[in-house]
Parts: sequence; structure tokens; C-alpha cells
Amino acid sequence: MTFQVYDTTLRDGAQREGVSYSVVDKLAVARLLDEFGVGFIEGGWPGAVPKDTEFFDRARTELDLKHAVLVAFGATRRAGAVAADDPQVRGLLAAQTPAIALVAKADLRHVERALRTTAKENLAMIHDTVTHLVAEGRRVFVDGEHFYDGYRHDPAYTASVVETALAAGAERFVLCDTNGGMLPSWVTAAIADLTDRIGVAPELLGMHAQNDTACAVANTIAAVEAGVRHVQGTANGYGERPGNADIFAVVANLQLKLGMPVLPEGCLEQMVRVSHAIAEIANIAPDTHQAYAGAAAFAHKAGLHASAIKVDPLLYNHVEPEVVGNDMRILVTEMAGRASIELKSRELGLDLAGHPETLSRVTNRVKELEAGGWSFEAADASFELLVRSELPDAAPARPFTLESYRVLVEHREDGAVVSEATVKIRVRGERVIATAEGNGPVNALDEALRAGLGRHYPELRDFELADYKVRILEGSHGTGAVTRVLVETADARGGGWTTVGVHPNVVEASWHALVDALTYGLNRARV
Ligand SMILES: CC(=O)SCCNC(=O)CCNC(=O)[C@H](O)C(C)(C)COP(=O)(O)OP(=O)(O)OC[C@H]1O[C@@H](n2cnc3c(N)ncnc32)[C@H](O)[C@@H]1OP(=O)(O)O
Ligand SMILES: CC(=O)C(=O)O
Repeated sequence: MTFQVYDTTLRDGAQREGVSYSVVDKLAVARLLDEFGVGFIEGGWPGAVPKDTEFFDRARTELDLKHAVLVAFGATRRAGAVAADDPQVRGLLAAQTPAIALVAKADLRHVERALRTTAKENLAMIHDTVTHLVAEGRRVFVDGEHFYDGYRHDPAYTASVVETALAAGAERFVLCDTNGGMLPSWVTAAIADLTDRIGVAPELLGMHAQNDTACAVANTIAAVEAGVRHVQGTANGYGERPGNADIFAVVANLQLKLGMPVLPEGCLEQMVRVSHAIAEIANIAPDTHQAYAGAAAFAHKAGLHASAIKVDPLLYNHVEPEVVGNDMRILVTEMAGRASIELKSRELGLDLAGHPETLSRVTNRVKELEAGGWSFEAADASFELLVRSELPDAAPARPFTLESYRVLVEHREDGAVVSEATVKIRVRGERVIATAEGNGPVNALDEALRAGLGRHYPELRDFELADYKVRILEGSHGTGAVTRVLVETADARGGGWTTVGVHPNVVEASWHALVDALTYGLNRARV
């Protein structure tokens, strides 16, 4: 039986606090999920949510899916109603999708207390709705809401829900951990007990796990190991409350750990791109520490790791990052050893293999500076300048030498605050004095330095300060604190780099970061 990868980013994922997709967003997410190769895309609840109704209408003409089948999600008919006449069920058919997922009560307590109907009527609601939709030519999935809690409470009734749905023609019965309270061994035990009790083939079952115990991915994998062949999940684990099973981690675990080729060839490598693009559309910053897809998923900080990675990257990576479209990175911090410095330098295009003294000097310098509050982890450009300055044939580090700078901040009677900076520098043998105003002291300093350098280095016009972050370092107090400044600079070619400066005076810390930023940019522009 074919393995089914079923995505519910556009339905359960949209139930995450803070997420609100437009119809255009939903269409874009569906295209991305299709590129990732999922077999089913649950698009929302037509008839209940107006945007979802419009999504299915537009999807018919605007989506050309290569891998996925669109699924409309809804509920079983209301108690006492006729399925064919139930407006909600009619809304599902009106979406004209090849497949429909029905949420059905699988816990007797919910039947009695939330639906306020009888055990028998709930079974009839499931039976009638499934047979009606199948007769209308739809593939039907039944999501057994609260399956696991219900099975613990009254296994015989919950098992009868599964039997009813499958007997009525459902293609799969999906075991939902709706409250997300399960642990992997409990999932395994429940599936084994259910299959023994009613003799159902586990391949006819699916798994939908909420993440309230942080076990959604593990629970899903446990279900597959128990024989289930349909898994549900969402991009980046978005979903109601803490979320759903992260479909990226689920699929990667199945393919790379259990050897199950559940995606079409070539799709797994799309993971990082698809994950980040969906985060962008959802307006959620990508989780850098997300397994497999996060920017830090293969980032190594400890010196001991780097020294082994130098021999073979797989000694400290559980898989090759490229198989999910990710990259390995080496972080340079006070935890670095010579191997970390060598690998990081290589990443930046500098081969230090034949320079053991340089390696030792840079390693010691990094440790010293980090102890004083510097941080190179997020400032590759400052690190590269540091390495270059320690190379035996190092060129002069700066495009100028500083005689002095001065910054004034004037608070005027009318409330206006004006900053003015003057720099006195030597550029290519010439003494230059330049003054500029800015909306703050750092901006004024930046402008004055650019004005002073501009005639000799016209390419400076292409750089702009993209971000500026100040952090007060721990262990220091009040206005006398040591500050760390990170400056992010962008150029007209779409590139960007980050530099760092540290000093008890925030202007001096900013000066270091600014000078590194311009120096690095000028070196780069000349390559
Ligand atoms: C576990 C999950 O996450 S399932 C996905 C849930 N998603 C959503 O709820 C998002 C979309 N929902 C909505 O837009 C609305 O809740 C609607 C349109 C579906 C229903 O709205 P309303 O008619 O105003 O009802 P309301 O939301 O207050 O209550 C839900 C009704 O559905 C009934 N219901 C709940 N589950 C089911 C079910 N599986 N089958 C049939 N009816 C059900 C409830 O008993 C309740 O009926 P009542 O109105 O007679 O009390
Ligand atoms: C269907 C669903 O989202 C749940 O039971 O959690």
C-alpha cells in the first residue's frame, strides 16, 4: 500500500496563534508544499472559513500541482441531519477536491458532552457522511479526533468508530492525538491493541499528532514503526497551541533513518528552501534551531567537534546537510580550537593549513577578545579581517589611518536633537578632514567617514547600513556598562556582511564595527 505524506499547514497550521494567510498566501504555500513533494495538501475548511472557500475556487484554475492532491477538510453531518442536506457537507462537495477529510468524534466523552448526542448517532453521522461523499466520487479520510484519549477511556467504543469509518469506505482512518498528550510508547501500545482488537491492517491507519508533549514527531515515527502508512504534519510544525508534527522532520526521519522513500526523487533537497519560504509567508522568523531545516541545524561551535569534522564531517553530523538542502557551518567563539579557526577560514576562502603559527595566533586572539565581550559568531566579516591581519604577508588592514574623530550631540531649545561628527584621517598620503550631520551620533560618524573616504573610494556609495544592534554585556552595570555593537552592511550586489565592536563607550564600539564594515566592503569590492 502506498505511503501517504499528508500536509495540513493550510488547515491545522493556520490554527497557530498569529498566523493569518491571505488567499494568495495560501496558493503560494500550496505551490511550495507541492515542490516539496507531499502527496496531499489539506487546504482548509470550505464553507466555514470564507478565505478557504475562495482558496478552493481559485485553486481549480490557479494551481497546477505536480505531486499533491488537494483535500477539503470539514466535519461529519450534524446529529439528526441527513448528510446530503447538511449545508456543511454540501460545502465540502462544492470545493470540488478529489479528496475530503472529515473530523469525527472518536472519544465517547466528546460525543456525549461536546456533540451532546448518543454513541449510536455519532456512528451514524460518520457512516452516513462517509458513504455519501464516497458515492459522490470523493476519496475520504476520517480524522478520529481524540482517538488516543478516547481509546484509553473506552477502547471498545473508539474501536467501533474506526470500524464504522473504514466499513463505510474511508480510505484511511487517522488516529489523532488531538490534545497532544501522548508519548511514543503509548502510541505504539494503543496501535498494537487496536489492531489486535479489531483485526484492522495498520496500513489503513494514519497518524496526526499535536505537539503538546514536544513528542509530535517522535509519536508520528512511533506510529509508522507500528505499521501506520499515512502521516500528517505541517511545515515547521505550525499548528494549534504548541503546534503539530513538523512535516520536514517527519519526512527526513522516514527517508534518512528508516530508509522509506516517501517523497518523489529530488524533493527532500528542497526542504530548507521550502521551510524558509513558508516561514516568510506566515510572517514567522525561521527557527534557527529547527532540526534538519534550521540555519543552526549543522552549525558547530565546540573546538573538539571541529577537529574531528576536519577529518570527516560525518563524525559530528548525523546526516550530510546537503541531503535536506542545508549547509554545515563552523562557529568561531571562545570555544574554538585551531581546527575551528582553520575550517572557518576555509569556509571564508582562506587556507591556513600551511600556517600553524597564524592559526595559533588567531585562536589565542579570538579567545582573548571573546573573553572581553567580542563575539565573532555572528560577525564573519570582522573575523575574516582578523585572520587576514595575522597572515604573514598581510596587506595594511585599513584603507585609512585615524588621527581623531569627534562627535557632538546637541539638544536644542525647540526639542530637536542634532548629531554632528568630524573625522580627521589620512587616506593614500592625504590628510582629510570631513564633517557630517546625522540623526544620531553613529549615523553622523558613518556619514563623516564616508565623506572623508568617498573621493578615493567611490564604491562606498554602494554600501548601506542595513541593521545596527547594541547589547549591554552581562556582568557590567548601568551607563558604565560594556557594550557590544553589531553592524550589518548591505551592498548593491545584494550581498551583506556583519561586523562587531566592543567598548565601554557605545560610540567607540560602533566606530570599531563601522570601520570593519567599510574595510571589509572595500576589500570585497576589489575582488
Ligand atoms: C481538532 C481540530 O482542530 S478540528 C478543526 C477545527 N477547526 C475549526 O474549528 C475552524 C473552523 N471553524 C469554524 O469556522 C466554526 O467553528 C464552524 C463554522 C465549523 C462552526 O461554527 P458554528 O456553527 O458557529 O458552531 P461552533 O463553532 O460554535 O460549534 C461547533 C459545532 O460543531 C459541532 N461539531 C463538533 N465536532 C463535530 C463533528 N466531528 N461532527 C459534527 N459536528 C461537530 C459541535 O457540536 C457544535 O455544534 P452546536 O453548534 O450544535 O453546538
Ligand atoms: C483533526 C485534528 O486537527 C486533531 O484532531 O487534532
